[in-house]
Amino acid sequence: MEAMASAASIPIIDISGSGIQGDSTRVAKQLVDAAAEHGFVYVRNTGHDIAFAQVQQAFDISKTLFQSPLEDKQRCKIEKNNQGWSGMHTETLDPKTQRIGDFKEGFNFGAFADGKAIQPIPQSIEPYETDLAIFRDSCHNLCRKLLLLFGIGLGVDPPEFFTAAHAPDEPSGSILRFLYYPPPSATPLAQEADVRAGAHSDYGSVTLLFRLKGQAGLEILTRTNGWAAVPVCPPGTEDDPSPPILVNIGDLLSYWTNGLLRSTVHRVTFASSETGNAAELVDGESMTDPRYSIVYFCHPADDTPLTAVPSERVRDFQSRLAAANAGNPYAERKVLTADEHLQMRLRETYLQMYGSDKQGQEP
Ligand SMILES: O=C(O)CCC(=O)C(=O)O
Ligand SMILES: [Fe+2]
Repeated sequence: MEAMASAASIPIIDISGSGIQGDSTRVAKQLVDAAAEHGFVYVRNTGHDIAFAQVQQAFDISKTLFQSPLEDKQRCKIEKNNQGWSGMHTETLDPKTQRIGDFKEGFNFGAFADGKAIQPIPQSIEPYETDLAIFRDSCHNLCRKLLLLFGIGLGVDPPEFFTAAHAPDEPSGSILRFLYYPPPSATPLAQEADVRAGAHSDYGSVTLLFRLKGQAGLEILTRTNGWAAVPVCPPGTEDDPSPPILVNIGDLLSYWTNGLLRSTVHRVTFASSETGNAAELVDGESMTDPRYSIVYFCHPADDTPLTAVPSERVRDFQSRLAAANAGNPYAERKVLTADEHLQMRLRETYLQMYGSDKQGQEP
């Protein structure tokens, strides 16, 4: 095991020109290679798929939301449909290791109908409902573009196999999530081993992550079992108008491809620890501020069966499955549909909400 891992060397790709034939084959190959090797890839934010102003506005809405009066947030408390507000320590992403739930607040937005939320939302953000609906759609469209590139890069027949399973109007587990991690100064009871978000892999097919310049904390588990920091602005993107969008593979794309695409474990920490195997802090980033992030978890339609995708490359890979996913049981276990998989994962992370329904067990 490495002592202090350096920053992760995740590839950076530009998909803005990939509508053009020929170019899309090249970009698709880069994307598949990055997803197979790292499970993570930076997609340069050129403003082409999601306008800079949209991302900026989403962060502004997020700040307004988390600053809302507590009663207003509590009125929107997260339900078993995975929508709504989760307060500090409500979610425990790594229940086997954590002594206390994640040091974060979250707000999950499910589907909107005609630009209106169909779940309770705090009053403070009601004026932005339509903007949120548009932002969520833009995220879903970008995911579908990536899913098409995965289909092309893997030689899936037809290449639209994944895209077709993510039709925007079908009921699905897709969630737009705002996250707020309070500054360490506001959580004096945190202990050295505590984390802002426990180690986990994502539950859906593909995830988009938006972060703000200077706000450290995300780490990925490397192939050698060390933690590597994931810089917000990797070398070469420092002068871009907006940090790249970080894309990662979730468990479902890993199932679908027999583990060829990696669903990599990641976490959010408070501080690099001298004693543990935490990653080193990236230059220009800090842990002392509050941290905001925005995540889009893209899921296929609820009734989608999770069977191996028709691709020769995936079939060839099958024999290497066990080695590739060692340490991630979720990427190996077969379940029937996308929704069944999601329900299993939610049960494990929202201990209180589901605690009382554990069959035959005391809460
Ligand atoms: O806040 C972040 O940077 C990552 C959050 C995350 O991994 C998640 O919510 O699944
Ligand atoms: Fe995650």
